[in-house]
Amino acid sequence: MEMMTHSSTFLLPSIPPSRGDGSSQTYALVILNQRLPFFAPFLWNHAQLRICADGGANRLHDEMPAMFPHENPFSVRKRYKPDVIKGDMDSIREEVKEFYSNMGTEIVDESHDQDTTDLYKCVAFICDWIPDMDKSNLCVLVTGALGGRFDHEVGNINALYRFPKTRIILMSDDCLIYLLPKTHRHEIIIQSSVEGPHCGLIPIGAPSASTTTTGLQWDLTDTEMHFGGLVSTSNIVLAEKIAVRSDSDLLWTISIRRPQ
Ligand SMILES: Nc1ncnc2c1ncn2[C@@H]1O[C@H](COP(=O)(O)OP(=O)(O)OP(=O)(O)O)[C@@H](O)[C@H]1O
Ligand SMILES: Cc1ncc(C[n+]2csc(CCO)c2C)c(N)n1
Repeated sequence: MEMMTHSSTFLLPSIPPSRGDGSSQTYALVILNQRLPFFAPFLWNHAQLRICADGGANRLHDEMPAMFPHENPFSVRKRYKPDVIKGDMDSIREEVKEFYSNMGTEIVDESHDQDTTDLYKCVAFICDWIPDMDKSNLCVLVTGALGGRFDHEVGNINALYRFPKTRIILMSDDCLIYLLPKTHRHEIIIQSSVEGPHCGLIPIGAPSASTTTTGLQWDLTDTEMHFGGLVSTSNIVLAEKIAVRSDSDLLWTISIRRPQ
């Protein structure tokens, strides 16, 4: 079984070459309609494509200038101009749409589609945009995906399952989550300056008859997990590398550290 390596180097201001996962990732950033995390500028700098999902554009417009209080708000907005705004356009303010449209942002109105979420629409756009040969290196970073309305959170988690072959990382200010597909063994390299120690392994889509880990305070050894029985929450990372192998897709979650 092939190994998949994961590393949250996108949370760092720049990637230290010796700590990266050895592959060159292509990052795309999706900004959802919740408060921007404090590390949003780092994500922005790592990304090659930046998309706001509908009302996410209001957040970028309103909140990014506050992250650079000594700069002119207009200059900040010009520097952080999204490539695309996509969604059903019922939350973006008219003035914000006009502002970015005048600066050259592509506006994609999909108000006719009321069956898929704005995040789904954005990930579908990214998958179409990226050349096939680069798809294996694609990693979609999503801000504002957790916390807030539970129906939205579940819709956001469902996007991980709708695009099971695409690396998608859902983030809030406090934690990140992603899918560990059962088709691979997983090695998670912990960036301990910016993440941990709290973590979880959650069999959300289906029960797991057997999961084995190393590197956690409460490791699993050929352990069964299901809702109604054991799911691994409030676990702690002990090692710099965590290994996970399971017969089911699992959600990995880890806390994000606030700067001191
Ligand atoms: N409170 C929230 N919690 C989690 N995710 C959110 C929340 N609010 C928005 N989002 C995410 O941001 C995206 C864009 O937000 P926006 O408010 O534009 O969505 P919407 O489709 O208009 O929502 P609504 O269901 O209120 O009509 C949503 O599709 C969702 O993925
Ligand atoms: C069974 C079912 N439940 C809910 C919706 C509503 N819905 C799901 S995604 C979406 C777009 C949100 O931007 C909306 C309105 C639906 N269509 N079908």
